[in-house]
Amino acid sequence: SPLPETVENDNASAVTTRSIDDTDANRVGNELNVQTAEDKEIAKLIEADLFTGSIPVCDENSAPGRSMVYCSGRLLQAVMAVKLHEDSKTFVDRPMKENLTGQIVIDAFNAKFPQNISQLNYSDVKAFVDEHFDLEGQELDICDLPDWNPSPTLLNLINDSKYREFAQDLNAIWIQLCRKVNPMVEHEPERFSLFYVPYSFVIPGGRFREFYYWDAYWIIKGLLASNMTATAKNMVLNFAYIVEQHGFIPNGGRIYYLKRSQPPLFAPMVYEYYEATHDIETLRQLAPTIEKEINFWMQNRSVSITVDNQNYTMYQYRTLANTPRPESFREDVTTARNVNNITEKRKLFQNLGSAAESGWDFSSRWFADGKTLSTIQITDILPVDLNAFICYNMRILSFIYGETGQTFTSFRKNRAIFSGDTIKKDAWYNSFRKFQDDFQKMFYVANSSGWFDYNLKSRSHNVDFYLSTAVPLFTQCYDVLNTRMTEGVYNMMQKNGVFNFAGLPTRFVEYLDSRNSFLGDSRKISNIMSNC
Ligand SMILES: OC[C@H]1O[C@H](O[C@H]2O[C@H](CO)[C@@H](O)[C@H](O)[C@H]2O)[C@H](O)[C@@H](O)[C@@H]1O
Repeated sequence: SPLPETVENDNASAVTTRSIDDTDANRVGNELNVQTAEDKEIAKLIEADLFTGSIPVCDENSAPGRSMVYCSGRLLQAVMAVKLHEDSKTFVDRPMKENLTGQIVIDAFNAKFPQNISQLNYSDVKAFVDEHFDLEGQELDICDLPDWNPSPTLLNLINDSKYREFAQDLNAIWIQLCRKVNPMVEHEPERFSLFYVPYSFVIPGGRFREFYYWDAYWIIKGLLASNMTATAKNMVLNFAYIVEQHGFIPNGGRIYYLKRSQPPLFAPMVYEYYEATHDIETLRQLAPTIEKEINFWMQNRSVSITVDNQNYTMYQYRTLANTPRPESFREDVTTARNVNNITEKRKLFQNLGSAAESGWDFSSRWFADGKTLSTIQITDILPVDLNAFICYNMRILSFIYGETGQTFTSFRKNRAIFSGDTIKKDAWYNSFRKFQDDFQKMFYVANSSGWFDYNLKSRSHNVDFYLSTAVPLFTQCYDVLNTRMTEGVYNMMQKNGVFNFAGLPTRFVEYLDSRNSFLGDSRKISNIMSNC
C-alpha cells in the first residue's frame, strides 16, 4: 500500500516559534530501540546492494569528498536501517564536524562496524553519528532582510480586509525565513551537503531549510508585492550562481538534489523581477545564464515522438538517478519492498525521483492504476505543465533579448544586418511559435475541452481533471485570440466543480498521500490559475 511521506513541520508557519537548531520531533527517531518485525524487514531491504552499477543522486565528480556520506554508501544505509531520525532528511542535512571529510568518516565507520547493516543497533549508530556530525541546519545563519518593511504600501491598498490581513501576515513571515549560508560552507565544502550561494535568500520553512527551485518563483512574487526588490534580486543572483556552477538548477540547495531539477521557472522569476524594477543591467547580465538553464532541459529532458505521422520534440520530468532519494531513503525502499527484480527496483526509484522533479511529488496523476504509489510511471508521461513552462521560457527569452537587444550592426545591399540579441529575439520567438503549435496538437483534447498529459506507452491522454490543465492558460501557450477554446476550458473546470472551494483543488481523488494533493498544497497551482 502507498506509504505517505513524513509531512510534519512541512510548512512555513512551523518556524515562527522556534530557533534554527531546535528541530524538535526529528530528533526522536527510534530512540526506544524497539524493532518491530516490519522494521527488521525494512532493515534487510536497506542493507541490500542498491548502489553497485546504479546512477546515484550525486557522486565524486559532482560532490567530491562527501558523496559517500550523503548520497550513497553503508553509513547512509545504517542510519536509515536503524531509523535514526523520524524524518530521513534530518541525517543528510547534518554537517560533518570540523576537520572531518567524508572519507575519514566512512573509514571510521567501516572500521567500527564491519558487520551487516541489519545487525547494527540504534544506540551504536546514534553514538557514532553524534560523534562525527553536528546538528542539521547549523550551516545556515539567520539573517536580516534590509529591504523589509512592516507595512508595505501595496499591501495596505488591498480593499478586502481579510485579504489585506492575510497579505500583511505573509509579509511578517519573510523576516523569519531569511537565511544566509555560513562562509565555512564555501571554505570547507566537503563537510556539508548544503551548496554555497553568495547572497541571503528566503526558504520555504519547516524541514525545508534550504532554497527550493520552484518555491522561489512564488516567494519572489511575494517579495515583489512587499516591495522587496533587493531580496528578490539576491535570490535570482543566487540561482544564476548555481547555474554557472552546476549547469542547471537542482531541485533544492543540497547535493542530494544534484540529479534532478524542478519546474523551470528561472526565466519567469527574472521576468517578474524585471517587470517590477526595469533593471536592464541585471537582465542583460542574466540573459546567457537563463539560456544556459533552458538548454539543460532541451539537452537532458527532451523526447522525440511521432504521432499521426508528425514528429514532435516534447519534455519530461526524468531524472537519471535510480537509487533511493537520500532525504526519503527509508520511504523509497519501503515503496519498493514488493519489487524483487533489481532492474524494476531501479526503474521505480528513477520514477520516484522524477516525480520529485515535477514538484507535485506523488500525485495519482503519475500512477498507472491511479491510486498506488509503486505503480508510478512518470517517465512514460509527457506532462502538460512542464511543456507549458518550456513554452513560457521560449517566449520570455524572446522578450528578454528584445529588451536587451540593440540595433543592427550595418547595412548590406540596402538591408539592415542585425546582430546578437536581435537575432536571438527572433530565433526564440520562432521556437516559441513552433512549440506553441506543437503543444496545441500534442496536448489539447477537443472532446474534453482541455490540455491533458499524454502517455507514451498507451499512446493516449489522461483526461481526468488535474489543475495542471490551467498551466497553458497562465503561460499563454495557445492562440489567445481563440476565446471559444478558453471559454471551453473554463466551462470544463466549472463543470468539474473546481470553483466550489475557497482554494482550488489540484485533483479530485481520494488518494491523499502527498503535500500537493486535493486542497493540500495546491497553493502554487492555484496561484497560476488566479493569474490566468
Ligand atoms: O522530502 C520529500 C520531498 O520534499 C520536497 O518536495 C516538497 O517540498 C518542496 C519544498 O517546499 C516543494 O517544492 C515540492 O513541491 C514539495 O512536493 C522536495 O522538493 C522533493 O524533491 C523531496 O523529495
